[in-house]
Amino acid sequence: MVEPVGTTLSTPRANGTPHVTSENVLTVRDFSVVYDVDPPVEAVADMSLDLLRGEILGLAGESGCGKTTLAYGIQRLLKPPAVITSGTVVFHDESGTDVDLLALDEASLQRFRWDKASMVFQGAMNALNPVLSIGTQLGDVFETHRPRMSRAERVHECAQLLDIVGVGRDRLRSYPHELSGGMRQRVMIAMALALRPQLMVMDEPTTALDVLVQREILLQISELREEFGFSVIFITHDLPLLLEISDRIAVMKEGRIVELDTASAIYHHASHEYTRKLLGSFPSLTGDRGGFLRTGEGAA
Ligand SMILES: Nc1ncnc2c1ncn2[C@@H]1O[C@H](COP(=O)(O)OP(=O)(O)OP(=O)(O)O)[C@@H](O)[C@H]1O
Repeated sequence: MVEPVGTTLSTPRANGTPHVTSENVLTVRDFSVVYDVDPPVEAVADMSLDLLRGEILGLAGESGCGKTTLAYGIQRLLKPPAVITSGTVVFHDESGTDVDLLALDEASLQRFRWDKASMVFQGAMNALNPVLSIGTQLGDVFETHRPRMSRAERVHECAQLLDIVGVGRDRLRSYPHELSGGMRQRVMIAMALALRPQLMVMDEPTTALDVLVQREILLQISELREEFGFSVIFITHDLPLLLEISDRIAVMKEGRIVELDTASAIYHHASHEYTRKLLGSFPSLTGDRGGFLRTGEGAA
């Protein structure tokens, strides 16, 4: 199932959308990651970041600036030669407990992931097991993390999830090869959504898909966020798309955040030269081809 494509979010998001709170869900301070190769690469350098509960924070910046390293790093998903060399990452659970993510042991981390924070990455749709049905794979998340759930409850939850992401419950018994790429990516979003996490990290979640399917999925993420109130860190090279979907945007350059502001402020009066250069590299944002400007808020 697909949503109507006409209802695109064609302007940068306004400041202070109602579902965004002033409370942090994640606080990152002086966070650094080095790839211990020769010579060492300082991929993330003394980064500090506040992620608000309910917001979509876009991470922008050219290839190699450290976006993925940051996103994986804060969830402790990095592997050697990556080394976290400094900083703190604190998750503020809605129960009121603060969790120091850098101090969690492996078992606690396993429980934390999917449950409190989940991840959708670019090739996620190819991570589905080809010999298991969609329903079985979705059900596995509940079996692992909610072992006391009955089978009937699991099936009910999985069916509901497939409805929510627009795949439809009639696909429960389908196998991955029977679904399009867009549908498979929606299944991964359903999986990430399954345990109602408070944070979803999305690293180029729609890049491999065609433009229309991308837009439909992005609209849906935006709507789901409004419905469920989770926060999103959204990574993509596509700055026009980030301007549409994000509440705030952090612009990264060489492992540091050079500018962080509302999407609207970034679009209308970016203060850092690098941000302006980045905006300038998208003809749709600046020039005569400006479908974006014509349907949007007009030139700054
Ligand atoms: N395994 C690795 N070993 C050494 N250096 C690495 C490794 N992985 C990433 N890097 C380096 O770390 C820096 C940040 O890379 P990262 O992938 O985080 O950037 P990015 O902004 O996500 O880029 P892209 O948008 O292309 O994915 C780059 O200089 C990259 O070359």
